[in-house]
Amino acid sequence: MADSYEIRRFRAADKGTPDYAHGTDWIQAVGFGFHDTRRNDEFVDKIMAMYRQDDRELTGVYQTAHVAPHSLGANVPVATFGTLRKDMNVGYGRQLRTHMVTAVTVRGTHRRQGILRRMMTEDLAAAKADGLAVAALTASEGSIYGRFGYGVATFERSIKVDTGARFRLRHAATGRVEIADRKVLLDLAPEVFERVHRHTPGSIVRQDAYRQTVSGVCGRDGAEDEAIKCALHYDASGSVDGYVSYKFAGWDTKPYTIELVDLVAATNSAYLELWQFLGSIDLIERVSWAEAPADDPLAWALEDPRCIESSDHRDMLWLRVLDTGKTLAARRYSADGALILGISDALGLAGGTFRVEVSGGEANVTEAPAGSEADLSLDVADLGSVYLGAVCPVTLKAAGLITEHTPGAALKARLMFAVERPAHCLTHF
Ligand SMILES: CC(=O)SCCNC(=O)CCNC(=O)[C@H](O)C(C)(C)COP(=O)(O)OP(=O)(O)OC[C@H]1O[C@@H](n2cnc3c(N)ncnc32)[C@H](O)[C@@H]1OP(=O)(O)O
Repeated sequence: MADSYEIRRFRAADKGTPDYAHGTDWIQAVGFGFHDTRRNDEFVDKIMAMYRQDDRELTGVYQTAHVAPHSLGANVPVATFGTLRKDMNVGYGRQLRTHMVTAVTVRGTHRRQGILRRMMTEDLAAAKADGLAVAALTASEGSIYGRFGYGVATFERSIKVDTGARFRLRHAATGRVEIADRKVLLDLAPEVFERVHRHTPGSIVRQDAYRQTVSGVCGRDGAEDEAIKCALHYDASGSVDGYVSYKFAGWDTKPYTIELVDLVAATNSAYLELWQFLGSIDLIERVSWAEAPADDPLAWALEDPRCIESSDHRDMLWLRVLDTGKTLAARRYSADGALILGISDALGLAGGTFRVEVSGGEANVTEAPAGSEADLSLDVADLGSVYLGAVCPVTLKAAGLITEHTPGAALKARLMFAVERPAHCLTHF
């Protein structure tokens, strides 16, 4: 990256403080980078308040030398990079503090000069120095982040569900569903999500924006989103244990469709009963969901699984291991045994040879003595991929990414890294 740029880091700040103006310019630059309409002041205030809730760190890259006359001023960053830290469920309810990377943009007129590379490498090193074991992101394109050691760890897909006559679920309801005012989700959504988070490997605690969006309090343009509707699921004792936030796609969309904004259910019954409700809405023939789990009990509970038309099966959460020993030790494992993993890392953060010895599901992780032969050799990106049990080491071996030195070691790793239920991340950031 040329000397004509300077990197500045600051926190989302209160209105009236000097960093507030920096933050405002930064937010507008992010919007520009993602081709959004320019945000009005009121919306920027809301975004900043949410950023403060998350205690985000904002990184901006600024021009220090010549700024072309009439172009955006030196106060507007040419590149942005945001981070926040929340817990990730790494299986069996274990939590690992995770460095979440978001809002990565480089202005088109300054691209391909190494600005992203510098922001990313400095940020990952700083997160490691702070004691964080793992970083995560959700990617706009699949080809950007592997070079920095990120690997795909969970997946999602888009579904369209035919809720016409053939929609029938093999499930006897144990609770009930009621319509509610969308705004109740401002408080209820985080409570229900917390329960889901505790039992879902791959789940990351949500940023403040989620409750605002799913309740329609802050829509995509910053205004109240009056189109949002909400239904709650109550368990047999009358407690709310699930919700769905959704919109009607309008009378011009045929078949008549409901689009899910968010569906969060803390029990298996709540999940299926929310689907029973969605399948029962009069005049509606289709429910579409752009963020459905890849491994979905709905498909198995339906009498006719072909009610689901699935498309765009895609990467969701990407993990970047920063400290291999800490990351491996944070997990509980599904099978006992010992494995020696040889990890390579082009950025020099997490490489080495590690011995994982699991007994009763608990791991003892040590650096292997010099000269030890690894059972498996893999890149740090592939370690990120297999970590939550959603990517099979045997498949990565077949793809030529993992090298197996001890016959059967990839299958052994698959059994050891398996988690108690399908890994799924419900948090986009
Ligand atoms: C976590 C998130 O926020 S995801 C959102 C990512 N942001 C976007 O998609 C917004 C639009 N795109 C952009 O703003 C920019 O093009 C960025 C951020 C993707 C890349 O920024 P740049 O400063 O141009 O990247 P930089 O010059 O540092 O390139 C670093 C490396 O990535 C590669 N690269 C950069 N962008 C891409 C891309 N879109 N696809 C494939 N490779 C890419 C470069 O070739 C380079 O490779 P090398 O170091 O091996 O030679």
